[in-house]
Amino acid sequence: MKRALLSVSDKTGLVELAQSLHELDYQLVSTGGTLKVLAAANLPVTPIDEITGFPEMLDGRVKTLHPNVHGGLLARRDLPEHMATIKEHGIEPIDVVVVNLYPFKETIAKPDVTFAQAIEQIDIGGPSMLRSAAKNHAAVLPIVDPADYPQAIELLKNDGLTPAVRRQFAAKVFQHTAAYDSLIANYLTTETYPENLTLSFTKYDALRYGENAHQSATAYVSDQPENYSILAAEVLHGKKLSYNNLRDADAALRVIADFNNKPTVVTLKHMNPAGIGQADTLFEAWDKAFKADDISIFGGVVVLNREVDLETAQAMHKIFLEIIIAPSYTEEAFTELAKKKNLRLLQLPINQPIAAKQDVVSVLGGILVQDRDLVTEDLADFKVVSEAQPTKVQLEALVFAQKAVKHVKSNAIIVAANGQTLGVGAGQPNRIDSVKIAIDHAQVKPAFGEAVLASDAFFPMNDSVEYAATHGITAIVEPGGSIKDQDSIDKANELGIALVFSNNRHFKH
Ligand SMILES: NC(=O)c1ncn([C@@H]2O[C@H](COP(=O)(O)O)[C@@H](O)[C@H]2O)c1NC=O
Repeated sequence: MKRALLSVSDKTGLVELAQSLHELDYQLVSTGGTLKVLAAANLPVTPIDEITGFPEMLDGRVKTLHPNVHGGLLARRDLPEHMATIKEHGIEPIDVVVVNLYPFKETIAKPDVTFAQAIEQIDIGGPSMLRSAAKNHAAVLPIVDPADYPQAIELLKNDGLTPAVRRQFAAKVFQHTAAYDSLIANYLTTETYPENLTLSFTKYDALRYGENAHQSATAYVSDQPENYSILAAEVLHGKKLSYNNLRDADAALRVIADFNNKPTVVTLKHMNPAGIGQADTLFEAWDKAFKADDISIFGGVVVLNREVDLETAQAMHKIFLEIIIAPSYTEEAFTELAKKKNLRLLQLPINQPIAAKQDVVSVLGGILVQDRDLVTEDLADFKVVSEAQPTKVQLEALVFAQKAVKHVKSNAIIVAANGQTLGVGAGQPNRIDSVKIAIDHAQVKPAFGEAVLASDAFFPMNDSVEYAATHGITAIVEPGGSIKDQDSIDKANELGIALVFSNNRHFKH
């Protein structure tokens, strides 16, 4: 008689599966909790103790770890010596293994979990059986996911288990146990950069395509998920997010996280903020962000850190946007925005800190891992290095510009005034070009008279200070640290503008 061993933590679909196996003439063998469920459904089931000749022991730490189980799983059916050996020892082959594991991921996600509780949720017997069955997948079918039960039964019924199909089931087992072990390793380790970096992710969504239509792509969510993440946002309305949408929306979330002290709106295109507005009301903040660059925002992402009201929704409705992200929407605001079929409306609590974890980027043949840039400067970090002292208003604008410039691709320059970005110079290989672009865009804005400028990194020469001072900028903040800092300070003094050092560089590539 063929035998199926069932030992599952997640009992979803278990009875239906076992019923089908029973109808297909499999002898059912089970461990304690699984057996109880099957017996309650009046299915004939053999306790694992009868196979091993041992009781389940050590609080369930040892139940199935026995040669009578693993011999039955690992014996090669095509090798007469293997079959003779198991026969000699009274071991019966096992043909199907249905196992899912102790819920380690769910356990460590609980805020009050103790270390001891987590350790007890490390499954040993389950992965061992799965691995044995998957190694011997030529003869044994391992089933690890309740979602696969119907397909497995169909295949068993219709003789559909070709070598390729069996291999797929085996691959799934090793993906599953590898991810499971990776979580355990990450839970236990205190190292940020261990010798072997094992990260595990679960498919979030198959994307229509990648950055371009000829590139395929899929999004994965970390098995140690973060609350403040675009992948945690609720999609209330609109079509699926694309690869570029996800990246832009992620960038937008990172920007607004630095502006939570007041109602703020960030508009974003191609990973750079197009406009940032801060004010006493959300509508005013939107108005500032929109007017910061009312051209680039078309087809962009908007993130707001307060509930969206009708007035703001009506203003946003007038233009073509791809995505809006907000902590909530009033009913009227949602109705207004949802009139557009394709516009994505996402909901996510915005006033949350970014987790102090590492970001990963890929290079050909590897990845680079680094701490996130969670440093934001405030007035206390600033050192005035020029003779001219910035006014209180200028200092506030410098802090705002400094926070914004951190999120712009290097070489990055922001021109800003009164809680509004006026010009963004992004991603130029030459810093002075970014200065020129930012000022050029800013000059046409009404608030330009009070404009200040921030740079993500030091000025290697005094040309940027000279250009800024002679084109209407009233104060500058930059990290300092160049061997030619004094040239920039001298130029600021010569031209009578305030220069402040922030001491932190914010390259963003
Ligand atoms: N210790 C063992 O020999 C062992 N064998 C199977 N398990 C796990 O026990 C669970 C099922 O237990 P139960 O049938 O008692 O509800 C499954 O998640 C299975 O992976 C084991 N538990 C932990 O390692």
